[in-house]
Amino acid sequence: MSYLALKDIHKSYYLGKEAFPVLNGINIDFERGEFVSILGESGGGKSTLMNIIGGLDRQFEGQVLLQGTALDHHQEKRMDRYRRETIGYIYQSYNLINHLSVLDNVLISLDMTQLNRGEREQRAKDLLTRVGLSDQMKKYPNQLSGGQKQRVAVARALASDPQIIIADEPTGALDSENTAEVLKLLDQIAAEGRLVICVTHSQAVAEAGTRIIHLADGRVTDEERLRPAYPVDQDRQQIPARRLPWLVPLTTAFKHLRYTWSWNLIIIIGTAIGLFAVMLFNGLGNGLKSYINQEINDMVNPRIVTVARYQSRGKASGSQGNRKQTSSSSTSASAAGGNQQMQANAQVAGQGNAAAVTATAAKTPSFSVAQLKRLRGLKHVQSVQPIVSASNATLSLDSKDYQVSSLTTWTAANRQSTIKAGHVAGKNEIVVDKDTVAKKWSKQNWRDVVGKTVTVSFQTIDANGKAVTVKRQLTVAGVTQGTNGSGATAVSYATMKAMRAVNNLKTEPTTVAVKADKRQNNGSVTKKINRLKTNKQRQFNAVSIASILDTVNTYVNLATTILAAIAGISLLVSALMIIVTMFMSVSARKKEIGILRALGESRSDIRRLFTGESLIIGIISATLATGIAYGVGAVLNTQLYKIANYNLIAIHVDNVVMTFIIALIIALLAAILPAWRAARLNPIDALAAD
Ligand SMILES: Nc1ncnc2c1ncn2[C@@H]1O[C@H](COP(=O)(O)OP(=O)(O)OP(=O)(O)O)[C@@H](O)[C@H]1O
Repeated sequence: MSYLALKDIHKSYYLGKEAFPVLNGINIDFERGEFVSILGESGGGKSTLMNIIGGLDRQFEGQVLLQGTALDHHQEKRMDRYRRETIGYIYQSYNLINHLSVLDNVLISLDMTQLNRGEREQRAKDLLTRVGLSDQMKKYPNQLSGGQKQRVAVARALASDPQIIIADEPTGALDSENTAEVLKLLDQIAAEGRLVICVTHSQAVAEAGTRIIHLADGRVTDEERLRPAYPVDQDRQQIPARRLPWLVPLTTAFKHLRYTWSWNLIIIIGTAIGLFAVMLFNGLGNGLKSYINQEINDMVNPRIVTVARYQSRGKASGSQGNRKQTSSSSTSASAAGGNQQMQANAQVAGQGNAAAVTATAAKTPSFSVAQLKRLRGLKHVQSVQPIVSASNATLSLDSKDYQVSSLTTWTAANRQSTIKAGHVAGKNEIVVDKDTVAKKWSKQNWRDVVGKTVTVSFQTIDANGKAVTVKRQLTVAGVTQGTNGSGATAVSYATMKAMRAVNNLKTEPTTVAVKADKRQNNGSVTKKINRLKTNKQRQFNAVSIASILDTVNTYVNLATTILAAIAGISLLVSALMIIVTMFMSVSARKKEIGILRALGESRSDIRRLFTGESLIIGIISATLATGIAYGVGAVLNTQLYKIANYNLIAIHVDNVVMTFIIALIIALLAAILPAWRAARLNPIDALAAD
């Protein structure tokens, strides 16, 4: 049983339906240790026969038997393995991969062996040294002479330790000196116990072999044995082969990108611009959201739910909110305004600030002790603080009067952060607004107002509807200022109660600040309060700034998403650019695809090569986009900070992650068609490409 046997091989090429027979029943037996020259005229079908032996051509009749077993050329994966394990190719036109160094050209074949990384590199270097190229390993193929190129091809063919070397006109492009050297190498390879099949139309070259087979008209016409075959060491262990690890095509793809970086850079920049725009808009959305949230949260505590008594429509004009009293009107404790929580809530809730007349205000229903207790008893309620306010209070300080639109009681709704000097008002103390009081008192030394004694007075009406002036001396405990400018002028609830008690005025709150235990429970507390009923009558009207904030956030999110989506359209262009690049890459690299298939790479390896290249473009683009976005964001922030006092571009890690995901999806989608086309290429056609 011969090592390799060709049995009755027939092959025709077809032009339309017309058949052009090339091989007409070839029968040859080959043994290892032989250097067989197949001699024939140009066009005689020698390359066709080599492609059949090499497992690249499946359209033929007859059988190829390896150690007595017929190869099934239709089992693609088996044939890939056969080429990987058994065949080494040497071509007339060298067929080296131009974007890989000499060393990498040899390593590409070694990657399909089970040697470890160090062993693979060592073997590649040993083989290159053996063919006399120890000092050329870092060069690229186009930096070599023809003879040197062919010696690289010989080293590559030997790399995976194949038993059969197919040399198709290996000396066709070489001068006599290089021809002699290559033939010597082939003879040495046969002497190692391998089978060398060398195709040539030169009698001189053919005579270098141990046997010559003459081919004419698609038939074997003659056979000459020149020398005996070399002895074969049957115990010699072949280097075991393996499928190409998935990382290798990625590395090769990266090397190709690096080799053609100037062209790919344009694609990368184009893609990065689209990704950058999406990222920047998302960052702007984040910045705007947190800016709005901060602004509102600075003004009001988001855990506070402001509650007034519920009045059906048509009754008193709003059971809550800041009622601006006319200056002449006396005020009542029921005018629940003045503090910022109430202002903000009333404004956002669209309740308006009805200029209520005293009489109306006086009728505003107040909270009973039982009602306050009911609110306190609700789940997730941490505290319930009544609010009492008076409109148009006068503060006399150092014989000068200062008008404040509202004197209110300090609750958890008021932000500690609004106190710019001093502290929260305790017993018989007051905090005053910076702009309307402290700064008017002293523009420069407004902080010194803390500790001063101030006479506070305001008008209200008693239970009989009689006007009463409430007046008391208090000590200034602190100065307040909100983010929107005005701060609260406020006393503690106990102080307010004591002030009113002097005039025998009852203190009944018309508004209360309910504090939820957690920010996220704010919504449910608000709902619960609004659902409370007595005798089927709704009791309270609760408004939460948190739920309003949530709505604002939803709108900002929506706007940002739309902007990002518009920017995202440019990504379609990027995707098209990558598709075009990949198709061009496939066209330009047809020969490489053929070489890799001949070396034993499978269709999926080829697919991975091009998908990998596209993914690398995506990753580099996303990295570049991230860099640009952070850079441009930083520059824009320095400008925007001057306007809003806030960094309005806030690119978060999840935006970066999302950008990378988008880039990878685009790259993957863009790679599908070109990679599929590359994988479907017929290896013989691919090898024949220019
Ligand atoms: N894909 C193809 N389609 C049609 N005809 C083909 C194709 N490939 C080769 N042929 C023809 O088949 C014949 C044999 O070609 P082949 O390349 O096998 O010859 P060869 O002996 O290797 O020639 P050379 O020594 O010039 O390389 C030629 O006439 C060629 O024109």
